[in-house]
Amino acid sequence: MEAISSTAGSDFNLASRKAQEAAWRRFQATEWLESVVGTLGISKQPSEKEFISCLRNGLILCNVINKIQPGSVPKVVEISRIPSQSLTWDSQPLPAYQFFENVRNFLKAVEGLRLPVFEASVFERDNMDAGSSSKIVDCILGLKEYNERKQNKERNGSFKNSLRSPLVLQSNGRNSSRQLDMSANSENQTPKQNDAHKLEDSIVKALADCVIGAKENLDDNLLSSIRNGNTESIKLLRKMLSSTLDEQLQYKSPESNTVNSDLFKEVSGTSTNSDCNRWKVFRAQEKKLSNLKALLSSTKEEFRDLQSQFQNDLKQMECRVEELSTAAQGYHKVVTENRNLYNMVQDLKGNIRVYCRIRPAFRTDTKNVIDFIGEDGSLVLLDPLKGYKDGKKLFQFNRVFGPTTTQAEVFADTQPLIRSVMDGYNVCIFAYGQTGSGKTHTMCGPSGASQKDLGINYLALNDLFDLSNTRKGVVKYELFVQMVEIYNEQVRDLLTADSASTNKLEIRSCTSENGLSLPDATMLPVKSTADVLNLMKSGQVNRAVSSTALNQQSSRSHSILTMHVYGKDVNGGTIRSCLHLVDLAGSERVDKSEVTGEGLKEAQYINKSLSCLGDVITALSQKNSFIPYRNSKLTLLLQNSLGGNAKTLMFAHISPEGDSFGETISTLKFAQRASTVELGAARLNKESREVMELKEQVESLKRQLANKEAQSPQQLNKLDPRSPLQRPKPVAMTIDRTPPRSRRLSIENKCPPKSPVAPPNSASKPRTLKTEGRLLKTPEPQVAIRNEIIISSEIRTSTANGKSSHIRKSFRTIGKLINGSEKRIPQKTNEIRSPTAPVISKPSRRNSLTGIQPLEISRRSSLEGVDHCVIVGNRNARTPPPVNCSSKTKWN
Ligand SMILES: Nc1ncnc2c1ncn2[C@@H]1O[C@H](COP(=O)(O)OP(=O)(O)OP(=O)(O)O)[C@@H](O)[C@H]1O
Repeated sequence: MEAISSTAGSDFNLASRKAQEAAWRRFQATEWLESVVGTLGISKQPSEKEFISCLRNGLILCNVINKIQPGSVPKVVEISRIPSQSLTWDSQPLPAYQFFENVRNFLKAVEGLRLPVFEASVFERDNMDAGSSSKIVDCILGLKEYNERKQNKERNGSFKNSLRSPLVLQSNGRNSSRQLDMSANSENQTPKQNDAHKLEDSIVKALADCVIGAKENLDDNLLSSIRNGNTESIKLLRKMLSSTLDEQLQYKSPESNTVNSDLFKEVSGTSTNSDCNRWKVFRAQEKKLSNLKALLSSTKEEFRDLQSQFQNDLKQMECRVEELSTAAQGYHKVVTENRNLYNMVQDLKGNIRVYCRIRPAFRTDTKNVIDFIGEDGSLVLLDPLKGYKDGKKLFQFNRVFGPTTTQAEVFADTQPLIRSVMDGYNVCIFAYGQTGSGKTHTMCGPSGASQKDLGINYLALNDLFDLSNTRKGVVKYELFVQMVEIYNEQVRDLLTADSASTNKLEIRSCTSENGLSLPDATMLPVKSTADVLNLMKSGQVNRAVSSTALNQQSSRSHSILTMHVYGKDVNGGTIRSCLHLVDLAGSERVDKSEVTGEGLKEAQYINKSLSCLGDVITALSQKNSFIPYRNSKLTLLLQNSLGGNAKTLMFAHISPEGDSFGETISTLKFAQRASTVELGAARLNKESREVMELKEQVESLKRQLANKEAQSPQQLNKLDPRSPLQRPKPVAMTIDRTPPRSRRLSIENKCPPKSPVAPPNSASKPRTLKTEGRLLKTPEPQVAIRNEIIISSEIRTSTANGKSSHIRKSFRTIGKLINGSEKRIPQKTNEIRSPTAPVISKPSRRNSLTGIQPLEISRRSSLEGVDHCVIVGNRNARTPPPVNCSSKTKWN
């Protein structure tokens, strides 16, 4: 609003100044006309209307021009003689034809003098509007100038042809204007200055008249005192005028500014050379300014175009970015899905997961061989002896941890795997790599570690405790720890104070009562992280460590920390699993490690066992039928983890230094090979309450049968037609006497028993407890249960003596229980087999996730022609412990 009002104000000022200027020029023209033809009968400062009306008949104009240039209008149309006084502006106009002739003749004459002319139509009343008199005034002032020049010429004999603006002319003509006695200091001034001042004063007075006439808002007293020739008032007005002119300079065009400035200078009489220069500079600047304004407006225009173009571009870009972000989101989604699917496939195939960890470089004198570490598990090494182009080697793992990765970050990636121990999976994590590459750092942490640098061993066990506490209400867990080392091909217990000579453990390749490969190793219960920490510390103290040229604290043995987990849920189900945390001794080149004597022997053992590990990995990756587990204690102990049903993770450790490049490459190749080993889906070692009960019943039945046999051999002899020599010999832990004939006893009594009479040659065939499988609905998708058991003739015999009815009843109950579970759990159709299908004796990893054992007959069970059979589960089956089996440690 303010801007608008200020613009309106300045416009108003401008119009007012223009009006003043026009009035001023009319005044000059009137004054001059009067000086030539005498009084016109109008006021000294006539209004526009008054001025035009006065000149409309053309008579004055013709007389004026005839006076200046006699004979210019030879025939002037005279009007009836009217006293000049009565020739007023508002007198009735003459008929048009009367004055038209005069005006036309006047204009012709003016044209002849090459002076500015005007249109005759301006005298028509209808056309009279603001500013219409300006051209007439110009013409009259032109005549005035012409006259002055003519007079000058006549006086000086020279005549300047140059025409100047009427406004300039008028100022020049001030010397010849009538004299007004208004100067106060005329005595001290030159006649020229006096003239100028007089003129000035007269102008000011005229202006004052003009302002009064125009009823400008000026003090009446001031104006009347000016009219009366008061010098002070004149000065005051002059000041006002000059400031007004200054103001005008800011608004007017350069042309009008020039006029005003000239006028002002001439009026003020202060024009000097410096003023002129300044004025020139000012004009130049003004010109520049106007150019700049034009430039600005064109630039604004361009800018507006660019802006709109930019906005269009921006919109298009927005659309494109949106499209791209949608595509990117889709891409990321697909990548994540792919990764998940890949992991799922890996899990299903049971591939050994391989993480690579690069330790920080400790030496600066060798080149760093790590070229690139990808988020997706890719790793590029650069051979320090080859160029950038040929020396690149790419490896792909499940994950690569760079030198700056912390222990916590490494653990975070391992945690889900470790946690699955508490769900019943066996897990094995082992650290492999060249000596000094950081295996012990990853597994145990640095010696004297602060809490944040603790290794996976500690973090894992700590996490298991946390988990067991969280699940307290649902599952009751018990945790036990074993810690052993393999030193120079001997397994030593690290949690015992026994001397080195007595401290030798035997590995049971066929897992013992509690599924322990090392049943003789000390197994201690742990209830808190502090317990674990103490045990680990004492274990570390007992571990064989010595200093080599490559590592000050080099592990000279493979250490295996095993956490056994036993859980019982509220429904009576059980979980049995174990977590192996293996810190292998580092492979080393003896020339580099500079070991001798005992150290050299240690290094040879280490390298040999690692080479055996390599052989096993190679055989597994090539899916060979024979896997050389027995070639070393290490592979024998890790058999189940490497080729069994555990979830296995390997940390391949490498050093970034260039001088270890050879070892680094061989470690990575080994790790790459390990990652191709498919173990099959890991198996859940979880048993439901029903299965537990079944197992218990089977156990008690077996015991009853055994007792029965022991109590009444005579009875059996009576019933058995064979001679004692023909009778089968007893078999340990199972049924030690086989009756002459076997009978197939269906648990559900669906199948009628076979002929009670045994075939004549039955005595020579294995016929003790014989199981024949038919896969029924499984309690879990991958579980196959044989629900038919052919009970040996001993049972039939027992039935015969009337005491086996209880046993039969029990078997029936077992059948019902199994069927009961069948109803709850969906059936896996592809595992349903014909009832007559033969028993598949090869244990399948997918047979049972719940740990339900398919009962099988070992082909090896019939030895020395003795009829006996051993109930064999699959590899990880929880077979009932032998009656006479003793062990140092027992599950509670
Ligand atoms: N990621 C790491 N960050 C910091 N220091 C590390 C890292 N990895 C290893 N180190 C340091 O490097 C040195 C050698 O590591 P470490 O003893 O764990 O190697 P190693 O592979 O177990 O050797 P060896 O097979 O001879 O026992 C130690 O001083 C260890 O603290």
